Amino acid sequence: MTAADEIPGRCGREESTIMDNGNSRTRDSRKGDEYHALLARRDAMRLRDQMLAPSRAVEKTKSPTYDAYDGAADQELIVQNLAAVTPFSELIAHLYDAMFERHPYLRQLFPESMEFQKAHLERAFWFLIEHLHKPEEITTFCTQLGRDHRKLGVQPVHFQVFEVALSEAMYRMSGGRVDQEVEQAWLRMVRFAAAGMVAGSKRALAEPPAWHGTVTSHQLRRPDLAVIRVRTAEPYPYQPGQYATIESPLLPHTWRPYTFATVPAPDGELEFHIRRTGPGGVSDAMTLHTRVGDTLRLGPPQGTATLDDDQGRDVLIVAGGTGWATGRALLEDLSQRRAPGRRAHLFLGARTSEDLYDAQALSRLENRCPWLRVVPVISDGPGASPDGSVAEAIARHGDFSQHIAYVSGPPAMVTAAVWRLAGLGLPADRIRHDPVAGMVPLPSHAQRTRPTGPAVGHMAEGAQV
Ligand SMILES: NC(=O)C1=CN([C@@H]2O[C@H](COP(=O)(O)OP(=O)(O)OC[C@H]3O[C@@H](n4cnc5c(N)ncnc54)[C@H](O)[C@@H]3O)[C@@H](O)[C@H]2O)C=CC1
Repeated sequence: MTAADEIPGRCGREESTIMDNGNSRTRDSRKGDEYHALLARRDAMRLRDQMLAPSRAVEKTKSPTYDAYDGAADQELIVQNLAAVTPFSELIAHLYDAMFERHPYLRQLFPESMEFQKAHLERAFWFLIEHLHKPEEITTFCTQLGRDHRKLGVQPVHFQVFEVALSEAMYRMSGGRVDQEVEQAWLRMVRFAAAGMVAGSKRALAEPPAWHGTVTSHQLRRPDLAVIRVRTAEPYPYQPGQYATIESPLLPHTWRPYTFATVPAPDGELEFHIRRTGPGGVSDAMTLHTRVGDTLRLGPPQGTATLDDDQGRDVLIVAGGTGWATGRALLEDLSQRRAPGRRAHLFLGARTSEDLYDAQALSRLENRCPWLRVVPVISDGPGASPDGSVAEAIARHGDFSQHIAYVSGPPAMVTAAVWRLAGLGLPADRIRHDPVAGMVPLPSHAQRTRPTGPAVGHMAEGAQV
């Protein structure tokens, strides 16, 4: 339920004609008929499920509304009865099995490998359960998710398919031992999330579900790292610090997040920095198998780690590897909106000096911005920094306790830097960072990550191969 890819159906017409670089994946009309038949049967389906499995009947109530939903009560029920439905990996495997058994044609609408989807759904379940007593947070997250899911053609009927499959999965996993009350609590939770997604989808009707883009420039700056520029057919508004999910035609239905590496440009071009994380994934397709003229699709902009509420403070940017994309966009933005006297520090981590792949843009920024101090931190090989790691370098180079910090890069570097900054006196609500799955939150747990919600984002790149 979290990242775009794991909601039950992606049956949008636009996705039914994706071309696969020479491998036409046009779907036959029979599959389209099946889809429309599914839409037409949406109400009948629920009735049928109740008739076929009366003991596990899906409660026929309206989706809970924000005010009416007693999430805390459902949270208690769910938490007290986790044993029968955990590990979630098993529950989720049953869920997709049940879904594809009932609706085999849905399988082809998902990426070949389901691992990524399953991992995201697991994180989403935990996120929902952990935040059920704060429904407003779930609503915020799901509203954005619903906006994003428009690119997949998700329709309300798909949430019902998902619900039925969840119900079936709980039954299979527990051997029918899940208490009816507990099952209903789960379904209410999922329905509440779905209501937020439907609202988010409706709210976004004025924008396209996805933007079509053409690659205008593709530079391999390292053997495994490309800087790619894309022009969208329709204007693509975003804020520096945000990111977009991208789908390559080489891997239909597989979307991965990449940060915009510049401020919005007058010519409307977008720039992304992508390092190949392994064979066969989106990063592989984008770095080694994408050429100028190729088309891509982009989801709507996401993320809240922008300069919008930076409180006018001095800025500390900590970036590692292609996390530099985030740092660069934020610094460019700062240079455009900077108030006199305001200063910025950049700690830029790279494994080797050759891995400082965007040196020209960096020196342009340095020349233009006398208020910017740059500390490159090379970790390996000749020229390695005496500071050792990025986190150590921060500790040695001054007092940043009054700054606002933005941290972006490999999960381990982000974790080390965030904890080091907290140790140096920077309060959690002034440390913005990429979400890191499994990272122990700072004490106040008030830091803003992007996106709001479970840890989905660039960290996931490593799992895409
Ligand atoms: N492409 C994009 O738009 C964005 C990517 N990211 C994330 O940034 C990361 C960049 O990865 P690469 O370029 O391959 O970085 P990399 O492996 O080249 O490392 C960059 C820096 O991080 C440090 N580092 C790496 N592993 C570390 C560890 N275990 N502990 C402490 N420090 C460590 C390195 O010493 C170096 O200073 C990826 O995880 C990606 O998901 C984040 C934001 C935007």
